[in-house]
Amino acid sequence: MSSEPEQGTTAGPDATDATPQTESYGPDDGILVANNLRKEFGGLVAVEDFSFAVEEQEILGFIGPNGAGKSTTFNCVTGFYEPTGGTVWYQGEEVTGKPSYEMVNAGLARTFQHFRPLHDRSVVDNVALALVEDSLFSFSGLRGGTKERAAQLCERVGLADDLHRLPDELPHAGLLRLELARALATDPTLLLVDEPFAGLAGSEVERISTLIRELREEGLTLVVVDHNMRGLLSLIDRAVVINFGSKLAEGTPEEIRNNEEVQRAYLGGDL
Ligand SMILES: Nc1ncnc2c1ncn2[C@@H]1O[C@H](COP(=O)(O)OP(=O)(O)OP(=O)(O)O)[C@@H](O)[C@H]1O
Repeated sequence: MSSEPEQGTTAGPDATDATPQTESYGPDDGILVANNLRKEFGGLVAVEDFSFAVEEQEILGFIGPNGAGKSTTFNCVTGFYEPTGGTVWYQGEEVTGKPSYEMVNAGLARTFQHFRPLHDRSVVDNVALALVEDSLFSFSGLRGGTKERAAQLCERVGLADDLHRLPDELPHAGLLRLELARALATDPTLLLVDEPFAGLAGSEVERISTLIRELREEGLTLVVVDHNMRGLLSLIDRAVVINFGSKLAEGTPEEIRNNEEVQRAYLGGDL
């Protein structure tokens, strides 16, 4: 918590009450902090007065039903959208509205729900191109060291046997692993993972969860976004639940599971 809260009652990131009051966060409350975030699209308020903090080396679940505002929030903190209001801090520095390439350089990487590999390049080349600073000028001249590092990253995510396959030859879980390797190639401190479990079989959910846990053990902080709680609550340390663009609840998986407001928001859904 900041020593001088900006407004309202303070609950702060340490609060375990699963039904938060109005909160105010400051730059030192976590590795990534958003305070009173707001995003409007024309007349539509997609995110309103939304505050949260990500603690170093935790796996935070970012949960909410379809249309709740998860992607919009995600896009506001990774520099894809400029917030209409509020403040974002990363590693203590204010980064509100900074473009995505600056956020990547600062150590904040993300995966995309819809994979976007280069379809005519091999798995290892896709990762190598994410390693080099300006891929456009490096297409024809990948150097040995780059390839070697790319191969290591492929191995790290479980693609050691797929280095020379084309992305389209990979199963869905393989494409997710490739997406993770491309994000890791930017050497992040914090990785936001967008809907990793969508389209995965139960056994794959477990294997990807293991990989995410291992990445955390190696020092990474992770935020995992999903509307579906299947698999997620057993992976994460803590969750923030968003609904109608505002925070609905925050707490441990157990607190989230037992929270009546969350249950209502997911009525008929998959809690
Ligand atoms: N670029 C945009 N222009 C206009 N409205 C948008 C835009 N992006 C999102 N919205 C609206 O903002 C609200 C929040 O959408 P958002 O995509 O952030 O939700 P979400 O929680 O990520 O949903 P999902 O789980 O379906 O991906 C929705 O009402 C959506 O229609």
